[in-house]
Amino acid sequence: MITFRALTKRYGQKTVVNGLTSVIETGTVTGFLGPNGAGKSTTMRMTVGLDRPDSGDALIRGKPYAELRFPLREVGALLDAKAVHPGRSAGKHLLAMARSNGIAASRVEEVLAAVGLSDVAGKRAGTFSLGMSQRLGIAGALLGDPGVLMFDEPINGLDPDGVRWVRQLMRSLAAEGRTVFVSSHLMSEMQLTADRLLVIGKGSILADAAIGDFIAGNSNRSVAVLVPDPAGRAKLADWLQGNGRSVLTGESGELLVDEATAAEIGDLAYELGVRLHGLAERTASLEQAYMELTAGSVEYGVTA
Ligand SMILES: Nc1ncnc2c1ncn2[C@@H]1O[C@H](COP(=O)(O)OP(=O)(O)OP(=O)(O)O)[C@@H](O)[C@H]1O
Repeated sequence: MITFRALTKRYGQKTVVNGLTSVIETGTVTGFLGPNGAGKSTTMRMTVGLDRPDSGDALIRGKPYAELRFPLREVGALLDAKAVHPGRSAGKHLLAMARSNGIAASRVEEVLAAVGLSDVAGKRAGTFSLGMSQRLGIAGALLGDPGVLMFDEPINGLDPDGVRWVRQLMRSLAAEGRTVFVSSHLMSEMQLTADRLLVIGKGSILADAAIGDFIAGNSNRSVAVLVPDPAGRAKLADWLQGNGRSVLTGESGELLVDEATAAEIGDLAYELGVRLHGLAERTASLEQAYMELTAGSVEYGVTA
């Protein structure tokens, strides 16, 4: 479990993390989302003692990071995949980490195998591609077999196979009862991986919810209705609009009815004698819901 209690960080005049309070639960994957510069990395860095909060705190299983005797055995983190001495081999890098945390040297081989880097254990980390560096970073996070894991953008630079591997890894770590806290900008991937979401914008919490609730709460339910004959289409649209409903025409000529269900529109069409060729509820994607929620919190967006 990770607990944030009014966690706050300022750089000069700017408050980059603003009174963050949340509990990141065990046995779940919690996606940490927010536009560029929202404060995600700063929050993660404070959690593992790399930045100091101005006020408030971040606790790992109830303790500040500084009080953990063998931190890597409590919390594993991948924050910056390139933050490895470039001249050191992957194996030596992990061995040094293991030694400083009272972790058996045999664990190095285990984690290298787990991330698929056994064959390049002797190669200098500086020669690694971004994807290989991410794998090495993940190996480092897993080294101490910790109950809490944090990953900042772990799928950056990974090939599709690697992306799927990370997804399965996160899910299995959570299934083992661990706390998995992961930031990403890839909404489609988060939709497949996360159970819960913590969304921040300009340092403040915008949402802290189960993913299903988040999508339902931040998007419109709509129904796409395909009516083959124009008169029928007009009849249905007129009736709906006359009853205060919002109806748009989609790209393929279908009617899009906001805040409706397929059953309701199907029954209505039957009553009006309108023939249908298609009736489908549009399930909103995480991306749509996220865009709706964060529209006002994008700091570095481009306006067309
Ligand atoms: N060492 C620092 N000195 C001054 N400002 C900083 C420092 N580190 C971060 N910031 C600022 O804090 C804000 C939050 O940055 P942070 O990297 O935490 O955001 P993020 O949500 O991780 O963004 P991204 O999605 O782009 O990685 C940004 O405005 C950034 O410029």
